[in-house]
Amino acid sequence: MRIRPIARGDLDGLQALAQQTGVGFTSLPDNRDFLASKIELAVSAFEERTPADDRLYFFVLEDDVSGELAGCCAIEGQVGREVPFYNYRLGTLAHSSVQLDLHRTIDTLFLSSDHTGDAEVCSLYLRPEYRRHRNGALLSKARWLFMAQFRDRFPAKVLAEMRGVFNEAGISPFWECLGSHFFPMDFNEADRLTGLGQKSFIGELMPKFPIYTTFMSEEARACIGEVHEHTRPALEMLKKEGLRWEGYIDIFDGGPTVEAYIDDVRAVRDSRLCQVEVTSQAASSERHTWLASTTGMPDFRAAWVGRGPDADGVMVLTEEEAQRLNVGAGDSLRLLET
Ligand SMILES: NC(=[NH2+])NCCC[C@H](N)C(=O)O
Repeated sequence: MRIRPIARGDLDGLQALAQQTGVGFTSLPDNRDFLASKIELAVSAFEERTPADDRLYFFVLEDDVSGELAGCCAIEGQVGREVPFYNYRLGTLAHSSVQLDLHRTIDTLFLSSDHTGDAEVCSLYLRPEYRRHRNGALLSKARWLFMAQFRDRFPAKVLAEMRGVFNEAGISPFWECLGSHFFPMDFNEADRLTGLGQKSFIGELMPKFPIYTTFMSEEARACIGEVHEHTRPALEMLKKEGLRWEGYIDIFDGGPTVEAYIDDVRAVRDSRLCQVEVTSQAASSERHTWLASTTGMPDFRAAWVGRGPDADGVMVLTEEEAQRLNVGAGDSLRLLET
């Protein structure tokens, strides 16, 4: 399996992924024209033809033997430049009366666009039949190697929005309690519109004043900063890289937004460049602990490799691995032990 930039020929494969993702997966609506324009945007970003505020680096995970697409992931260069990017910030208001000797704090939600200009890791999806052999980790971590390699293309901070809690009926209690009072549509429709980039309605219809969470239902309050159970492994992986929840949540489902300074992300800090050598017999470990990525942008590749660099700091690859990564002897690779 390997990661590569999405290409024009991937439209059918991408649409097949979009049809599988299901509810609450905002950024991949099953809309062929939209997906085609997403691919165009990504192709131009990888060819470095796009201004900094509109770069979408969209990757696919492919089976390098069958060519089948197993999943995707993306990095948004800067959010909120064209249309505002909204979150709620969970704040605390102290209510206190000296006369009555009463002191209490109340949680509040403030509409914010504090993340304007930050990068976002997003759109991670892996087809169920490929959820093995650390393919999910490959999708998630390859993005850090890309950011480390092209660090100057990215701002100081990165965030990730995690899918929030939905009950057995597929309903978001947070949405029912809050968003549904302001938007004359159901969650899926609102989510679909934002996924298509049609989000000016958020600014127009969203409540402008702080919200006291004491007025919300118990069930809705319990969703604040909590993830969908299927999203927990993805969240754990981001936390291990150093991303933290700083109190920002999704305005629709209450799911957490986690964030970090890019230079502090463990994989960005720890990855190293090595020279490549190719041999027909290299000892491989079946455990996927070393991740390798190439150093070019339009032809970027990332994959697990069977070992780390040798004592001289040289990365010895098997012919199969070299082919997968499209590198040869003397090329450089960025390596990360995970
Ligand atoms: N789950 C959602 N669709 N939430 C609405 C989009 C929120 C996102 N932060 C934005 O402003 O683009």
